[in-house]
Amino acid sequence: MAKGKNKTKEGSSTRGNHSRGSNGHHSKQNHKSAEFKHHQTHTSNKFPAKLAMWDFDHCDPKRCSGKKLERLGIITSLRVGQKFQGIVVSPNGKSVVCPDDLAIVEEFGASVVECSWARLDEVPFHKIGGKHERLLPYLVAANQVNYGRPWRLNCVEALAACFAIVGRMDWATQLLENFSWGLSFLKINAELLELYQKCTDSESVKKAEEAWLEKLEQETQERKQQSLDEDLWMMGNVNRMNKLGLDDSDEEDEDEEEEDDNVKYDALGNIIESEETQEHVRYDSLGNVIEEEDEQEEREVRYDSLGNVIEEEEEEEEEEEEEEEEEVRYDSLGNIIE
Ligand SMILES: C[S@@+](CC[C@H](N)C(=O)[O-])C[C@H]1O[C@@H](n2cnc3c(N)ncnc32)[C@H](O)[C@@H]1O
Repeated sequence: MAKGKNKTKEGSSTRGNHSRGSNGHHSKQNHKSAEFKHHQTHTSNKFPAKLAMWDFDHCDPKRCSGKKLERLGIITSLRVGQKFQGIVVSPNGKSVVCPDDLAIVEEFGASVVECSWARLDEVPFHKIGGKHERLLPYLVAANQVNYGRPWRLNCVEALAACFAIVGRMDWATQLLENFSWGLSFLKINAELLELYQKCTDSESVKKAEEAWLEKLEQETQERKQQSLDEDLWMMGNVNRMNKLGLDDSDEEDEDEEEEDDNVKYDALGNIIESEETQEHVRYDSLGNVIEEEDEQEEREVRYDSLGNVIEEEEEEEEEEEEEEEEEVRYDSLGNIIE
């Protein structure tokens, strides 16, 4: 697509009175009152960087951060078929946003795809995007819909993350200030963003992300081990109490233990309160839940009647011993045949 054509459409789509959403239909936003349009026209240059989005009208307009930016007049709507010259923060990206992207961001701005995470397969990615499509590295959402969930940022968080990583914290802050919860996104991801800002190209950001995830995994394992140790200690006590006939409320304890296992942590290792908490939840780079393979193994830990872990190896040895015993043979007088 010719550059000029892109430029004209990008420049006019939210400012004109007949703009359409990416799906080609008039969006609900375009039917707002004349007063709103007046407001939009006079605030469209308020943000120092160029912001754009393809809006597929999948989301509830009241909860949608892209639509809010549009209402504020600081983001431009693009149509399917239009490409964007700046950084396109998109699930279709192949490399991640990095500090080396600064020049592109400053000159051409950043864009996002306003759609539902659940309906990504309906987005015609081949008809949108641009030369500089990027994923975001591991960051945790602070918005009310996906709070605490890694990778699944909403549009304003994605744009702010892009600005923060390339070193434009001023733009990231300015953008997020439009949302009551906005600045908490920078707070909960502060340490990570600083790490990414120290990188150069996409690969170095990827390495920083991997190192962070390894650290996180290690901490999770340590917590698991610690809670296992505590559980064992508790079970020991329960058994002793049982012997003395003091307590037999095992069922209640089990329920409580199960609830404790559901704890999730944010990028800083803080406990996240969430309805969706699952045991040992892990995500791939698009925020999809990865099924645990080792769950089975964990469940196979067995305890003897005193609550001590039965080691698998010991069991095997015992089995071998049994086999040896079986192999002993006797003659007709009952003497062992050597
Ligand atoms: C799927 S939409 C959801 C928008 C949401 N309804 C809202 O209120 O903003 C979020 C968009 O932000 C960008 N985004 C968020 N997280 C991302 C990530 N980890 N990698 C790449 N792009 C991301 C993409 O453009 C994505 O399509």
